[in-house]
Amino acid sequence: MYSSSIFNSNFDNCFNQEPQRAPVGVFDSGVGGLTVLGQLYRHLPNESIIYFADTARLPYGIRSQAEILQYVREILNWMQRQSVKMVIMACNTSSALALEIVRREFSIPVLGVILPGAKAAVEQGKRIGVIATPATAKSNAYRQAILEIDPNVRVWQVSCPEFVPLIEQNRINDPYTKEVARSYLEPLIQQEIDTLVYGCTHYPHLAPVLRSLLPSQVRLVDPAVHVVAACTQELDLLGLRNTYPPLPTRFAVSGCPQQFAKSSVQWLGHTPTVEFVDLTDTAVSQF
Ligand SMILES: N[C@H](CCC(=O)O)C(=O)O
Repeated sequence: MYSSSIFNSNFDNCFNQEPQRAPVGVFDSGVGGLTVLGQLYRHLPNESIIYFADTARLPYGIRSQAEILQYVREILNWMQRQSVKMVIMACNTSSALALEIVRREFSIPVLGVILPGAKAAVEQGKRIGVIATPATAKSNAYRQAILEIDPNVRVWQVSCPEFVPLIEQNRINDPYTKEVARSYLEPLIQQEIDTLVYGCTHYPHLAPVLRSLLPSQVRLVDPAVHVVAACTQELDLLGLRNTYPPLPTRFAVSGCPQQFAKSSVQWLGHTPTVEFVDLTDTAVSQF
């Protein structure tokens, strides 16, 4: 527990009179961040939320650091224009490759998923497996964060390039997805891991498949749960927790709004209204 925030809340926006009413911004490349959104609905039901999915440039996990950094800067600039009070990077790839850099560039508090996930993993186990996108695995961000907290644990990371496209295509129950999952988990099961971290926010959508392949004693760590706990703590420390009824969640994408509405309905339980946003422009249109 921190007793004071790592952020300062002195940024200007149109909610200056009542800054707690400003929305929380959440972003991902696609439907992965909906796992974080679900936790926000559960634990911070009064917060208004703007969810942005960079679907035009998905998947992030095969991109370079320079590309991710450019995308994240564009998203944060847009979020700032929407007057958000805090941003959750509901994306491990962005958190691994861009978080530290953009935190120095933007005055809005920005939270990433890796540190909360690493802390939770170390509390749970000693033999920790991490499944992640190629870019997150290559960055070693989880390994470093975990070993910094406890140098005595063992960490194995597996890059899972096929998962995000399969999830975005809604092929969760496809037998092919289970075979791919089996091949990714096999080396971790051989190492007798006791804990598995979802190192990509898309992967909790595969929970039933992964659970069916893992030995029952392996604990699953979902960083979405823990980043929302960190968000709650930061909002409280900054005096920014909303106590008024929230506005309906705004969904925005850089790709096709209809496509996102269709693929997110199963996770949201309703068909959302989705805006198209051109990040290189300030124009916003709604369908
Ligand atoms: N869900 C994101 C991005 C995945 C992707 O677009 O490759 C992550 O946690 O890394």
